[in-house]
Amino acid sequence: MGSQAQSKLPVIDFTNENLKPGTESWVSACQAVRNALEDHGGFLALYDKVGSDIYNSIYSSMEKLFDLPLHIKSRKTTEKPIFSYTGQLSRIPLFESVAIFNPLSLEDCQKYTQIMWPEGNDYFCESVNSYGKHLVELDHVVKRMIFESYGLEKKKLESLLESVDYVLRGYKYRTPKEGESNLGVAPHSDTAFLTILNQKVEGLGVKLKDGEWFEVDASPSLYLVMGGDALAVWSNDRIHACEHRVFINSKIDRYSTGLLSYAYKILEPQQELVDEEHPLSYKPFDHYGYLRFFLTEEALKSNSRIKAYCGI
Ligand SMILES: O=C(O)CCC(=O)C(=O)O
Ligand SMILES: [Fe+2]
Repeated sequence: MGSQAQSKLPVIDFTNENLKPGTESWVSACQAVRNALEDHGGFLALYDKVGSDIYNSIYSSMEKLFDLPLHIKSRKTTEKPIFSYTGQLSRIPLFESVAIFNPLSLEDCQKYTQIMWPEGNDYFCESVNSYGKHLVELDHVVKRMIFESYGLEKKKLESLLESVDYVLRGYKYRTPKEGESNLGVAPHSDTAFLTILNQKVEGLGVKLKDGEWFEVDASPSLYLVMGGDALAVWSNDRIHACEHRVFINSKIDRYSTGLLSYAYKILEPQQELVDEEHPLSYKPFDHYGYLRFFLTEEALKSNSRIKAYCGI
């Protein structure tokens, strides 16, 4: 992985302490974020705030969580749709995923931990809470940059930031058995507003605008930021949801983590992003309604689930 100039998927540097709103480097990063999202639906963020202690502790915590017996890790942890354990799926047998709702809140992390380890597990709880906070910090910067790059009012950004739920997901992929496919997750885009992914072991690929697949490097300071269906609605299709996939090529189990955001208030395409060239493409959007719709027969038989749900 090289600099932005060498990588086909733009790499945007968030490690510079001087990257502050109003500075020249901020304005150019805003433009780079917008261009990358409009071109590819995503970009790579160089982000070094997660120190090695938190990085190692989140992945060792995730390993312990996935090591729990299936009947424990699949316990119900929230009433919200889709934020539960997923795994043992016949079409992608290598894949398992867990979801911790609202990792920013120590109380919610404790609630989750208590369900998995009734005897307590402070190490897990603190790792998830600290890692979640760092990823939310990056998420806020990126969202702010998106709003500024389109010249939208700060009030609108604040209102969005106040109306999203965060979910921290952990993913585990076992290595394939002999004769088994090495597909981890088939090409798809996420239903979230924004997804921020890190991988401990490589395997993640992103579809670029020219249709070529770009393989993402595994690094503690490299985070793939991707737009999901909700960002496509919000941006009135200026930004498309980023297509990505996972293949397991390693000889060891693959672990990755992701922070995903979901709006709990109705989200509408920004009127500033509607013009002759970009006519209004979506009706007001209920994100949780969409998550419930997503696995219905009607959704599955459509070409585009987001268009079937709220397209104009
Ligand atoms: O494991 C990864 O890196 C990505 C997983 C993913 O894209 C998903 O489950 O939606
Ligand atoms: Fe995904």
